[in-house]
Amino acid sequence: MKEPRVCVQIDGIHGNAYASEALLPSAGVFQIMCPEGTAGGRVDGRVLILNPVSGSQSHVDTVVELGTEHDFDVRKTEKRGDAKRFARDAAPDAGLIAAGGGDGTVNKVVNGIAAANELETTTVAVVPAGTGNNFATNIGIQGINHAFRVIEEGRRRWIDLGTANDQIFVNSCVGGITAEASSKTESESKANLGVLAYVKSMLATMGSFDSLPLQVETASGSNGNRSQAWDGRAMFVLIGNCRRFTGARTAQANVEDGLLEVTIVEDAAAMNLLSDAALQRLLGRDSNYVVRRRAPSLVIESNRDAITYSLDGEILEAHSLRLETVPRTLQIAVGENYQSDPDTGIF
Ligand SMILES: Nc1ncnc2c1ncn2[C@@H]1O[C@H](COP(=O)(O)OP(=O)(O)OP(=O)(O)O)[C@@H](O)[C@H]1O
Repeated sequence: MKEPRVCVQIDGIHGNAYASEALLPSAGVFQIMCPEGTAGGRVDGRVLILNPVSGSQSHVDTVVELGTEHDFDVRKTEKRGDAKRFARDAAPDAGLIAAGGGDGTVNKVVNGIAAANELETTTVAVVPAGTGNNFATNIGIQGINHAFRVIEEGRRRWIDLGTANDQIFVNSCVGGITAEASSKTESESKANLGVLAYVKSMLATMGSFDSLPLQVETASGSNGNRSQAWDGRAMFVLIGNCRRFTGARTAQANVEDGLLEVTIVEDAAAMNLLSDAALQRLLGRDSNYVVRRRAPSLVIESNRDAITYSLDGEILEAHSLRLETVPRTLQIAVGENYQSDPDTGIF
């Protein structure tokens, strides 16, 4: 719950402010304006930040209607950048902020709350209205109607966040898949193949892929893993916070263990990767081309040009990338089937 707030009038200007001693000496006329019973102002305000252009865009009316019914102040984004700004501005007053959109919208909302320094006091809910909705699936949210049931009745869990240089990611960070491939990937393919859809569209666009000369150093962790270095040419490097990279479209990782799932796909230029089956084998357990690690932090250095990374679908260019987990930092509404450890079935 947010700190108690009071509404004040200072020399005729009305507004909300924390009651602080620093404010009082310069306050001039100081008058409590709160009506009875609302001494906390919008202590537990609900804001829904809705991306109207995510996914098939057919969700807008339903989300606005349900959001309003469930007492959300619904704010539709109008351009890129709005989701983060809206979340940053709303976080000081809102106890619950819902992100209506895909993984990219969740990313922006969480980055906005972090920019306002309000992660500790703001719960996040996800109303899945994107294309892949991979993060929503991983936390047990099955659709728009289900999301609102979870908001009212569901459990809250504190989950880890990932950081890549100074930016937060919630679900995953993928390197080596270019911005061009991201924008050319069709929604249908993305919904069926997940991250492999980007691989496919990139191979189709370029015919081949110039692999990345990389050094990856993973730190030792509380899981007993030692610090390890990898040096070579990679097709992709995939870092999951809430996501594991397998041949399956979605695979939830433990997002409460303070560890990142690192998957390096080694240069496999000789393979014919254009069929879906070949792509799925590429990330399968028996693949010869995959190096897997689990670590609380890692550093990826390019031995050549800057690399294009996708943080939950949002693009970041970096020559050197430091990734870390911030354990149990975000409180999130999860579905009834969500299990923190998908391998042991622990709830
Ligand atoms: N009104 C808007 N106009 C244009 N772009 C927007 C608008 N609102 C948000 N965006 C952009 O949309 C992107 C987020 O899309 P999002 O990831 O939510 O959907 P998606 O790609 O369909 O779903 P998923 O990531 O689950 O596959 C962000 O880059 C954000 O800046």
